[in-house]
Amino acid sequence: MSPDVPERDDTGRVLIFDTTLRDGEQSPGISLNTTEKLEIAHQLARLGVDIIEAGFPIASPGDFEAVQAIARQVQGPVIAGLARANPADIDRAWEAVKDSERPRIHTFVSTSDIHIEHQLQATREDVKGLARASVAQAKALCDDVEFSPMDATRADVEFTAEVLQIALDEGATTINIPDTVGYAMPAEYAAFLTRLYELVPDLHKAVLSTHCHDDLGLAVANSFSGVLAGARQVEGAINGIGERAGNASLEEFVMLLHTRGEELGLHCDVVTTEIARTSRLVSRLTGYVIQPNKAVVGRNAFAHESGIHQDGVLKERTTYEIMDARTVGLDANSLVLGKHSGRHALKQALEDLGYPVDGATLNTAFKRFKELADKKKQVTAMDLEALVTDELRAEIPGYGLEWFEVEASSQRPPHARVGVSTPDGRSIEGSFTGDGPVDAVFRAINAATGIDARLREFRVDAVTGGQDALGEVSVVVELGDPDAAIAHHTPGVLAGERVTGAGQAVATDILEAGGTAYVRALSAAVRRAQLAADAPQEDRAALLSTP
Ligand SMILES: CC(=O)SCCNC(=O)CCNC(=O)[C@H](O)C(C)(C)COP(=O)(O)OP(=O)(O)OC[C@H]1O[C@@H](n2cnc3c(N)ncnc32)[C@H](O)[C@@H]1OP(=O)(O)O
Ligand SMILES: CC(C)C(=O)C(=O)O
Repeated sequence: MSPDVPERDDTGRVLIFDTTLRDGEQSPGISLNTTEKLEIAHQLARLGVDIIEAGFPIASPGDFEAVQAIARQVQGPVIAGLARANPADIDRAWEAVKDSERPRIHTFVSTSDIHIEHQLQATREDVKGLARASVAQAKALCDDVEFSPMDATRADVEFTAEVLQIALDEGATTINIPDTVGYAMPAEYAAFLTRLYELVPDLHKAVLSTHCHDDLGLAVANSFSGVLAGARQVEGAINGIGERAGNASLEEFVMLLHTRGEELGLHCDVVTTEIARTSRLVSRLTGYVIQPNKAVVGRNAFAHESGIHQDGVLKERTTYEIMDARTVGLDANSLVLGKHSGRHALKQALEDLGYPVDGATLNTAFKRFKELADKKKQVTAMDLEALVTDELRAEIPGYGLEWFEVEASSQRPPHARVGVSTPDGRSIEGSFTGDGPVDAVFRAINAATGIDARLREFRVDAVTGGQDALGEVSVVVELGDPDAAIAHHTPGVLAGERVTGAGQAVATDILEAGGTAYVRALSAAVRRAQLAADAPQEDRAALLSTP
């Protein structure tokens, strides 16, 4: 560094520049209207990004209107508008952002020979002139000017340095080094920045920025490498959207800083607990679905399926987690039951459903669970309730079907009477008519128990063939009432909440199998409601809902 250049104070703070609404919107198939862009921009402000690149105002009247609306309405972050190195673009960008409390003009021109020769059909001298004129024009309008030498990583570093010196001389306050086509490798990108610092000491007066594309899956790695080389602004987009393979994923970069930055003296001011909400909003409004295994915000980012991992996480979360799901605004991690799960996770899942199991019972349940998991991709709470063995049910208080009678006739609706054992050991009776004999049995059970359960699913499968075929009935019931009219029948379920339960039973008589499955489902739902009643408010939803 030359002696007359004051070294910038380096607190290790990395500015987060969000380009979801500009480069992100350049993803094929994404077109956001002003209302949608405003909604995202407000959420980005809540997320605490430092700069929002709101659009490319010359691109269309709609883009101009959106950038202007964001500049006028979104407070907190700097609002930037992009402009090519020409007077019309810069004027239009200024017109759009000038009402912001903190406007920025971001102008760019390529320094790679490929671009200069083929796209701009110009010379290196022309590019120097464009850089000089555009930064000077922008600076006359706005204090905060960012300059980007497009396709820098494929450009001659000495020539790029010359152009940057011009931009700095004209007053650029941020110099951004785009890896426009995602070509660089991390060490190479860092070396490029280091070399620019050597060639252009004045760079220390400005903020150096990264803008990396993900064509080779290296966007976040390159951005981080750039920060290690001295960059203090990182550009990226939520969910990594953007031109072609996209930009550096902002949430990944932010969580990289959050998780590993401290040991390097690096941090940013993003409110990490807003990450999940921002990601969902961008996904919903752009229509770009997030892949399940996407780092930080994918459905599986904090889910564990394999037994060894689940066992570890149950004993101590940090055995297999470097981040806490709650830090990014998600619920705590989830243990997904599947064919790779083990006894520890199954035991925990059954306990969560109100079935404490151990020893031989756990082993029996585990055997049935593995058989089921071989057939199903994911075993849900419903499946678990259904596979709880008869032996186990005998040990856990619940309703039981003691007897039933059904009068069926073609002259009048079928009528059923049932005898039901209660969880506290009493015998109760009820009777009712129904649309069919199975429906009559179910309604008679409701009458006996005083619980107004609603049937949500009913399925009959033949287990064996022939005349004495065993029928397997699966039932799902729902309790609770959004109108609160019958909420008092389901202690633990508040107005507006619902709770479901599943049951299964096998018998040669479908009515018997149906009635038994129904009281089992009822018992499961009541048990869940009781668990919810004792649970802290934040855990209620998970206990009541059925995956
Ligand atoms: C790497 C990036 O992400 S850069 C940003 C890319 N984003 C976009 O392009 C989205 C918005 N773009 C648009 O809506 C249109 O391209 C517009 C309105 C900007 C321009 O449209 P048109 O005038 O019809 O030009 P078109 O897009 O076909 O071609 C681009 C022109 O800009 C020129 N150009 C490209 N980059 C620059 C630059 N940084 N500075 C000056 N001129 C440039 C090209 O050489 C070409 O000029 P030419 O018409 O003299 O050959
Ligand atoms: C305009 C610049 C920063 C850009 O988007 C790129 O080079 O990818």
